Amino acid sequence: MRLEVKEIRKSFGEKEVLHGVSFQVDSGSALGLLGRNGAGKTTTIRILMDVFHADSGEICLDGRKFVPSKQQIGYLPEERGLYPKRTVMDQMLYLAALRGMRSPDAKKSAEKWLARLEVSEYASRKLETLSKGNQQKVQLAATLVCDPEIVILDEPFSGLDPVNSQILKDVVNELIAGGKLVIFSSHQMSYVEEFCDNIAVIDHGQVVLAGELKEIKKEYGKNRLMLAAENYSLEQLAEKTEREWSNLVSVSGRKKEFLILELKEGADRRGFMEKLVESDVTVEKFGRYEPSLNDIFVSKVGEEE
Ligand SMILES: Nc1ncnc2c1ncn2[C@@H]1O[C@H](COP(=O)(O)OP(=O)(O)OP(=O)(O)O)[C@@H](O)[C@H]1O
Repeated sequence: MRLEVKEIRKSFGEKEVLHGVSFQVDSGSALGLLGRNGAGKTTTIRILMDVFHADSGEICLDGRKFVPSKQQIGYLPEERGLYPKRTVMDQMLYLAALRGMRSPDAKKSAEKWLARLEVSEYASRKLETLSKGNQQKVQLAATLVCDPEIVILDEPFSGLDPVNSQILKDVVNELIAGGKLVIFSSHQMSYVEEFCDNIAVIDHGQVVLAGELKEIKKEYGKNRLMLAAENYSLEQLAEKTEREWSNLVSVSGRKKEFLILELKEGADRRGFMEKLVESDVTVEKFGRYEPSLNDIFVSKVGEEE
């Protein structure tokens, strides 16, 4: 299946908050929907789920108009929506019934997902008596109980400790490997990097960067190098670089253990390497710098207006 979001526009009152958002996702892959607070991610997801109507644009599934009520969709909203006073199993069964599952299948599926997320022992407890992290895992089990083909997760890792995060990571990877179409919205870039092949970065209601993460990283890393020396501190090395090699490179950033340099137009890695070898610098680290998603995100949408 291919889900395509095309040129979605949405205003609240006078204010247009989505100015033509487009992206696409295929079954068996996850799209990371990224953006700063207020960028428009949740609004986009709500339009996908028919909570709001778009003012214009369209959403298609395999080329036809996408109607969420006709698909099995697992949606984990940002604001969690289970009933605190009801038992865990009760609401799993209730949600499964709402999605049209027959009772024996619903029970089997509820038990499977509670076990997979390691919360079976709370099945007969009221939700409100569980810790925040366990409530979150129940919420995720409820999202998946109907065995959805499309899974939309809005900040699914919030409130989870590292062990539970790992369980959730494994579950998301299993969903992708099982051919599900996953849309994943998060501020936690390391998770996005782990399982999203594609990303769409929304900024002020517009997609400012989209595509295959591998390619985006390659493009961003193309002219960037890392450099560290045994006999110069990073500060000294940065000064030396600016003083002696400013025709070839500029210092574009700094990590804990190395400088990030950017090759200037017309300069190449080999030429810079020759200069380094001729100098008194004892090189400790030198090579192509592969940016993290966090670097890319900050450089793309980090500047304030
Ligand atoms: N129901 C609404 N009425 C009016 N404005 C709204 C409504 N919902 C969202 N907005 C506005 O739309 C813009 C986008 O909000 P949205 O919640 O989609 O951002 P987001 O990217 O999900 O942010 P966050 O990362 O903080 O969750 C914001 O300026 C917000 O104030």
